[in-house]
Amino acid sequence: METHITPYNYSISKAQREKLLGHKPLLIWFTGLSGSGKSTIANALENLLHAKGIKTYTLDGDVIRSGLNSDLQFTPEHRAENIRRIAEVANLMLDAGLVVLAAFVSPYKKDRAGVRKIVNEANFVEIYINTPLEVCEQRDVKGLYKKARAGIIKNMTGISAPYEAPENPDLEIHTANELVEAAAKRILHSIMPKLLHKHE
Ligand SMILES: Nc1ncnc2c1ncn2[C@@H]1O[C@H](COP(=O)(O)OS(=O)(=O)O)[C@@H](OP(=O)(O)O)[C@H]1O
Ligand SMILES: Nc1ncnc2c1ncn2[C@@H]1O[C@H](COP(=O)(O)OP(=O)(O)O)[C@@H](O)[C@H]1O
Repeated sequence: METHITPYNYSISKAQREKLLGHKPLLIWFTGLSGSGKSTIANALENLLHAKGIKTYTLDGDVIRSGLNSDLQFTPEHRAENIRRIAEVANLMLDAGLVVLAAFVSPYKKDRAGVRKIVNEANFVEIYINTPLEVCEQRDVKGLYKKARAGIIKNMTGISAPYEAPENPDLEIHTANELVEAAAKRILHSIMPKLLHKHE
């Protein structure tokens, strides 16, 4: 379909924005079950990055779902649209030069592959927060698992909807044996080279 859309050619380039900020942009994508530790670890990592003067922004499931994506539920189709919109928002933030942390259950491989495609492989790091369902359920931070077991919540990931684990994540965190701060430091260590310009 012909769209009649012709973007205006703005003169400040992505490279100029990067130079001004002093580091490269990156999307750090956290995937895992509800209660696995995505937000907790993303928060700890953002603190470490912030302390290094790196410009960050965190996109989090519950916030996005109560605003931008408040029209979406948890069916496979709606989750796909949720992740697609988030990837587009993240892509704009990358263009602005930020280091974006994204904490979403994102249970479907094809949706995560879609993110990688939208933002470009080179800007993307996938972190699998691998916490067994039993541990997440025991934590039950928001009481969702109890409601899912009682049938009050439908399509609950891990209970009545699938979670497709990444086969080849850039990093995997086992929160049952790794403390929050240690996990955040390990992620920081692995992403730092990606944030530096070649001459640094
Ligand atoms: N059915 C069902 N399944 C999974 N999660 C549920 C569900 N219903 C509500 N919630 C709450 O919504 C948060 C997950 O939203 P996401 O946008 O990350 O989900 S998804 O990526 O589209 O699958 C998730 O947040 P986190 O606990 O931070 O993961 C839950 O608080
Ligand atoms: N090593 C760990 N890493 C991350 N979270 C942990 C860890 N150990 C215990 N927790 C606890 O697990 C819960 C994870 O909740 P949260 O970060 O909201 O998960 P998610 O964002 O994946 O839903 C928090 O209460 C956190 O304190």
